[in-house]
Amino acid sequence: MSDRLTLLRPDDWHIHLRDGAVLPHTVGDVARTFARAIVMPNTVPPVRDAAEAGAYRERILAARPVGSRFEPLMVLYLTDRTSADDIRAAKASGFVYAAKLYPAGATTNSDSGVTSIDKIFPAIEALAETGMPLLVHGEVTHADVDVFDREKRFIDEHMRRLVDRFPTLKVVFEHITTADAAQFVSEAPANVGATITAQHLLYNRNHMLVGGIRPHFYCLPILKRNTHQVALLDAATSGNRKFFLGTDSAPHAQHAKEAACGCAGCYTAYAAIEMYAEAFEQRNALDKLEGFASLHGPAFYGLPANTDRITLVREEWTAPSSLPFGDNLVIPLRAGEKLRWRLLEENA
Ligand SMILES: NC(=O)N[C@@H](CC(=O)O)C(=O)O
Ligand SMILES: [Zn+2]
Ligand SMILES: [Zn+2]
Repeated sequence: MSDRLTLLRPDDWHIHLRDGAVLPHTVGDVARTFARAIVMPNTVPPVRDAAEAGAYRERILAARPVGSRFEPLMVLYLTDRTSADDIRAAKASGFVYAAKLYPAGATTNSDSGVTSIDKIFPAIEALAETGMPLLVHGEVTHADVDVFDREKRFIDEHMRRLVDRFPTLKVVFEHITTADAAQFVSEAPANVGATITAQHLLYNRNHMLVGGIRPHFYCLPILKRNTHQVALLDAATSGNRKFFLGTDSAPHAQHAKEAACGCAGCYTAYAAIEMYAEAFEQRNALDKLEGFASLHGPAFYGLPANTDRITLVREEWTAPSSLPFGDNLVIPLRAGEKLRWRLLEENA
């Protein structure tokens, strides 16, 4: 097997860059590898309309490393008050590419998310009309539903109904974590896709909980049991165009993760493609990585694939034990551990 892997430059279809003083760090990390990224809008305050998306986009562009052509693809945060006109104005802006449905209370900064999907049917209708995808954090939030069952319950209670009700709507089931979600997406029409993170391909809940509780493995939807990890690996390496790369790289300051009530989110942007390569290699499926990382996402969004390339070499290196994050530090996933693949910094 070759020790070199050249791919069309990938894009990240789900990332959290946050805002303010951390932007040079988060943007620098993503721009090293990825040409474009779908930028999640769950900032504080959230990105609710085209004007807010435009201002956030300018802050991201200003934080790019010198010479970088990284392109942030902006997303609207849906609230109970988002109107069809808000969606049309976002589309007309030219820089908003999708809208995100956070069930209120489901995850980090989702307090002003949607309390009932039926309330935003006009906005969803406008998404279908404009061809912009609806991105979904697919977990129910009822206190009585076990945290490990929340994704499956969302499929049964909402996802099926949503896909049936809006047959032309593009829907991305974000960061899927279960065999149930992989199967649902596989069987759904072609306008339904899914992103898969590196951590859900590489790990299961044992990695988070055996031998001690490891807060840097904690993200939402939470890591599931090994059988689900296997199903996600099957989906990602299947060559099926519905599945594509979305890191869900979601940094939180060290003190916010290593706490009595730690935040959800894994920071992977600094070495994401390297981690995906490791997962695909374990499956002898490196030949499927380019489709997953560089082709299926643009095709789903109706955008051209990138034309330049990146090269990975199989060469062990040690991940940093921490990274700068504004005035704080972020502890990345794999901190201090060996990674098997390294990105060649100059283009192939
Ligand atoms: N995935 C996470 O665990 N956290 C994300 C939110 C999200 O994507 O649900 C974050 O913004 O921190
Ligand atoms: Zn989410
Ligand atoms: Zn996310």
